[in-house]
Amino acid sequence: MPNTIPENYNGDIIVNGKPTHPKDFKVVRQGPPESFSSKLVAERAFAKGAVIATLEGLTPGPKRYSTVQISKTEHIELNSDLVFMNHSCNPSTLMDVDRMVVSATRDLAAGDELTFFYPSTEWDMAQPFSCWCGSSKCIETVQGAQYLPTESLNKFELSNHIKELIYTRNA
Ligand SMILES: C[S@@+](CC[C@H](N)C(=O)[O-])C[C@H]1O[C@@H](n2cnc3c(N)ncnc32)[C@H](O)[C@@H]1O
Repeated sequence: MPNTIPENYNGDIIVNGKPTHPKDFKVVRQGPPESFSSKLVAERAFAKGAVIATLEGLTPGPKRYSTVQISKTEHIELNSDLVFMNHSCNPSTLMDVDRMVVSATRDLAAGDELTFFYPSTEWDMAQPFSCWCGSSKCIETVQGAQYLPTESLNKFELSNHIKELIYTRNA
């Protein structure tokens, strides 16, 4: 699946050039912005379960490549360097929209990439893509939880609204 530039891409993912969480993580820019190959990297160690960031300063969607789904109907812009968190099928963080925090799924060291499992929050994504993570449990096409079988989703920690949507789908 081609990793295309969304029609409304205008470079605004480059937040404002100033790190938003300088002691905790940093953006590592790679390639041109339209290649979407930049990433977020820890600046220090985090113990498993530790809160890496609180979700604050959020603004409502509409749904697009940079938003996170926080309920069955709501999508928010993160408005911070957290927007550079890539998806992984072996994620280093949990995007916990029920507690409104990002937490570590395992012990992390400075330099580790911060990633989350996008279908843990997204039901039907605006910009699907082919996953580059290479994990043994890689789902390969990332387009939202709606497109994944329940047995695949059950391998991951999921937000409450995704659990509810799966329940409704399977009823
Ligand atoms: C919110 S952006 C994340 C930051 C992005 N890497 C950048 O440089 O702007 C989400 C986009 O990053 C890319 N991306 C994130 N995780 C990926 C993955 N595991 N495999 C392939 N592309 C990924 C996709 O293009 C996706 O639409």
